[in-house]
Amino acid sequence: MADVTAAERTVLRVARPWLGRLVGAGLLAAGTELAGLALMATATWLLITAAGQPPVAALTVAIVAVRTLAIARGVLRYTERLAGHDAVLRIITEVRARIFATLADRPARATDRSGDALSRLVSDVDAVQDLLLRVLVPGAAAGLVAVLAVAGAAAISPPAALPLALGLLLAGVVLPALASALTRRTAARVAPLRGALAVDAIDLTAGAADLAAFGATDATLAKAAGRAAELARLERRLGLVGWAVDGAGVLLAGATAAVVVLTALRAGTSGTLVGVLAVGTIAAVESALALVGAARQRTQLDTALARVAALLTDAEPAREPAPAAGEPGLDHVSVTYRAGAAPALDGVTLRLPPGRKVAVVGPSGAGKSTLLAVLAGTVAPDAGQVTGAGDPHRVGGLFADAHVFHAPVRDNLLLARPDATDEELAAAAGPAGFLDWVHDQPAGWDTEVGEDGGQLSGGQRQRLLLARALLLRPEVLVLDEPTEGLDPGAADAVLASVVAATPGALVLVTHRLRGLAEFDEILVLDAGRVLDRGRHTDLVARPGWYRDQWQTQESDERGYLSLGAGT
Ligand SMILES: Nc1ncnc2c1ncn2[C@@H]1O[C@H](COP(=O)(O)OP(=O)(O)OP(=O)(O)O)[C@@H](O)[C@H]1O
Repeated sequence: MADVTAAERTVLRVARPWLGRLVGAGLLAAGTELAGLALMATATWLLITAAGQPPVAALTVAIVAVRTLAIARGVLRYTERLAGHDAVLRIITEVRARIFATLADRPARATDRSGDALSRLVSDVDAVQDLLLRVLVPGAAAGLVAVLAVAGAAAISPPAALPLALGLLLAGVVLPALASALTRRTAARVAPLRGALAVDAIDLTAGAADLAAFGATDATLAKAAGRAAELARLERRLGLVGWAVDGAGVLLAGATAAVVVLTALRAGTSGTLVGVLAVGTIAAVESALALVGAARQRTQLDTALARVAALLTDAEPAREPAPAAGEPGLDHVSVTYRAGAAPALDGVTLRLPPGRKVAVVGPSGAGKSTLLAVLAGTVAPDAGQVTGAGDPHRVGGLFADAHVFHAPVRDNLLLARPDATDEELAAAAGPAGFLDWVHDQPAGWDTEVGEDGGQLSGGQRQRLLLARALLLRPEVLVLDEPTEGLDPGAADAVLASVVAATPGALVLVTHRLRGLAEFDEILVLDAGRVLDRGRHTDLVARPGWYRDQWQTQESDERGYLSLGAGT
């Protein structure tokens, strides 16, 4: 068969996760054909031998073989259909989802008339099913059966294998190529014509009243009828070529069998085995002729597949660049906490060059804390690469379960940088909004904070933890909800000063979407996947979780402020 086309390659790329199942179906199909071939050959041997009336015992093995092969053929055919359809239905589900995503996302184009789009979703996607089930699987099976049939013939009569190989070559390669050459041009016109006819049907029904009002009904109907007639003419032509090629196939099977029989007889092969060869040859050539059907089908699929592929190419998500060598970050990282559970992170890529400010947002349970844990090295990924993890001076900061020690403020802070001077402590506590409180305490830096900061208010405790994270000054500062527990005004001020005081990269996990306008990138996570990513202005401009959440938070905040103003 001809080379794989670009459209077929695109479809096969989508099908890749299920290729194992397809190969299984191909092997089962080959098994079915072989069982059929062996059944014919054994039954022939049995009939010819039985005609000589030998003792029944001499036939027992063949009788059992015939029964077994007959049953095996049915079972194999059934499992092949099951396996093939199982794989293909999974693949076309993915194809449909991707096409739907493309059609739903992109601005409507003039060519995206709804009838045409519908036709694509239905009949063009069926082309993917046909490519896999009627071309790929039987094609591969027929190739395998042909090779084994020639080997079998060679075992019975070596000289007879040559004409059989030649017949199979004609049936499986030459005839299919001829069939597709004869039908390609006609087939290419069929799919667009069907699309146009679907659009006509929509226009004629949805626009019936307007067509009548402008007196255009007859002309539009005539145009549609013209297209329908043209479609019928093309399909008739395809049918005629099909019948001619099928006839040639039958002739070829007979001719090959005749040459094989003559060759075997001339080589002195026994009469019984010559009979086996004759019937086996016909069965093998017929099985190779499946490739004619496959090739014809393939040419009919060309146009439809190209249209599907165009939408699939659109749908392929832009590949996020992986972090540069040595640069901290994630490269297609996935994490699953428990076997069988949905992944908490699913193929997340994140680059963190110096100075980059990234926010991670998303609904509860989306995987935000897991992302930070992987970056910090406390959770190992199941797949993908993490750089910089495990060294708090490369990636460190404030994590969800941070602890405050029963010790003075100073000791709690020095945990991050044991040799820090009081000036450095102040430089970290300032942006965290903690410095004023320290200065107000009689014991200053030596103020005791109690067990897990029990003598601090929730807000002060949070500011202490944030100051400790800032003192660390890692290459990538990670902050999990650093302003949790602060009132909205304080939260905004603290976030702004923290961002200003962070020269390196920053990864901020937050529920609050205010103050992210300056961030280089915002990752919207949901169920472990990056749902969307971009700057604040991009994300609020397009429909989605981020915009909805932003609008809700803004109106809540306005309510909060007006309540405050009223009191
Ligand atoms: N240690 C763990 N063991 C098992 N499952 C976990 C663990 N940590 C998190 N998960 C699960 O992983 C998923 C992601 O959780 P994660 O805490 O990363 O989400 P999140 O976006 O930070 O949520 P939130 O905003 O509520 O803090 C959730 O389904 C959660 O139940």
